[in-house]
Amino acid sequence: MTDKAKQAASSKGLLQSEDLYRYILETSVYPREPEPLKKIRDVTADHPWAMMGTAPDAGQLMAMLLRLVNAKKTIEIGVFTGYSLLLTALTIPEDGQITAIDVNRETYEIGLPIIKKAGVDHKINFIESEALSVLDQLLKYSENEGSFDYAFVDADKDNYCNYHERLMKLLKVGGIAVYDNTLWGGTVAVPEEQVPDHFRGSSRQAILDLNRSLADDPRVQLSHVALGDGITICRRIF
Ligand SMILES: C[S@@+](CC[C@H](N)C(=O)[O-])C[C@H]1O[C@@H](n2cnc3c(N)ncnc32)[C@H](O)[C@@H]1O
Repeated sequence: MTDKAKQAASSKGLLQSEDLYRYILETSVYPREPEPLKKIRDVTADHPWAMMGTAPDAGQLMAMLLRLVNAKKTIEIGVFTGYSLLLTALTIPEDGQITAIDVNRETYEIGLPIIKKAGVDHKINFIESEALSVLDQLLKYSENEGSFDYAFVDADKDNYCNYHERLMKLLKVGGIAVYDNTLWGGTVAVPEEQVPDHFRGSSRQAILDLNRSLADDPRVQLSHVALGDGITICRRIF
């Protein structure tokens, strides 16, 4: 792994100590990270938005969740260069299917050669589009309702609550939705006037709204985890 990739990964955590985060990565995450995922991190490291890639420690938990629910049919909202997408494709079975949605095909194509070399591109249906309209389109066909095992949401925060409503119909009971960035750099717990400028705005407010509404949602079992930039795991229970 290049120094830049290491630096991008090490600065993602919310732990108080960078050394502790590095310890977790170097002890438990990097030694077990599949080679193609390391490559995606490396080719992404020079990208100006490299920080958007899913944190590898969060990815490791997501791979476990995918296995725990035997996920076969999944949705990926927000692909970027494809770290979490490739992780999902490597984890689900040979005949698994991922509906992967992003408004930007160019960034998907940065990781695509690595995805192809890993031999898992046949599991991916990439759709270049706003995600909300794709979910609405899926819901027009009744066979899609309750048919997905897993969804990972890592795109425009303003729509997270809208995505959640659609996913509660698309996921089967027992299926899992994972939302990324739900601690918003730790600023969810900081008074508005003390929040650094680059963390302010509608995205932070949308995360605060989402966190409140998920906590109140009786349809899901919930776990809010301080990994990466914060991830929230919702298991649909009815
Ligand atoms: C944080 S990145 C995703 C990172 C990715 N999960 C990974 O592991 O590398 C967010 C992505 O969401 C996409 N995006 C933003 N708004 C979107 C929307 N309304 N619909 C679909 N994709 C969107 C962006 O183009 C960007 O690639």
